Parts: sequence; structure tokens; C-alpha cells
Amino acid sequence: MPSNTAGPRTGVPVDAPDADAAILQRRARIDEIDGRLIALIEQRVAVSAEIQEIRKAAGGPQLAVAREAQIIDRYRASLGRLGTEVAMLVLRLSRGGTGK
Ligand SMILES: C=C(O[C@@H]1C=C(C(=O)O)C=C[C@H]1O)C(=O)O
Repeated sequence: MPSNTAGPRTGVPVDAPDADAAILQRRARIDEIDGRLIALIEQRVAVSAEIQEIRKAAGGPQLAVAREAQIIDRYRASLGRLGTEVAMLVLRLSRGGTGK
């Protein structure tokens, strides 16, 4: 089976003559979704930075471990075991670890 055709995992017919077009169309959707995800992550990082600044200015710690644990639990409950890793990367980004 050519590697660029859909298979049983998607339910799209494997022999579709317009497989390339079907894939390109869906890749455009993925690009659009990824753009929204990136924008949402950027918004989250900005809001998190505001909270951290407020807490530091009030004399508190930058981070709140109990709250981070709740967030990790939520991602894991929705996305499964790998959700934990997603949450930890989101939290790292939100602590200012852009890796840029
Ligand atoms: C944003 C906060 O500050 C920090 C950042 C968090 C986050 O990005 O979700 C969570 C807990 C804190 O370590 C918060 O306390 O809500």
C-alpha cells in the first residue's frame, strides 16, 4: 500500500483516486488546528505569567505545586498517560521556559 493513502485506521477507502487531494485537504485542517493550538498556548503563557507576577509582587512564590498537580491530573484524565507529558511541557512553557 502506498504510504500516502488512507487505510483501515481512518475508514477512508484505500484506493481513492483522489487520495492526494484528500490528504492535502485534511493537512490544511491540521495546519489550521495547529495554528489555533499555538495561539492558545501563547495566550495561556501570557496569563500564567501575569499570575506569577502578581503572586511574586505580593511576596509569594512564583510557582504553586498543588495547582500544577491539578492541571497535570486534568490533562491525564482527558488525554491519557501522555497527557501528563503534554501538561508538563505546557507548564514548562508557562514558567518561562520557551526553549527559544
Ligand atoms: C499560573 C499560576 O502560577 C504557576 C503557573 C501555573 C500554570 O501555568 O498553570 C500553575 C501554577 C503555578 O506554578 C497559578 O498559580 O495559577
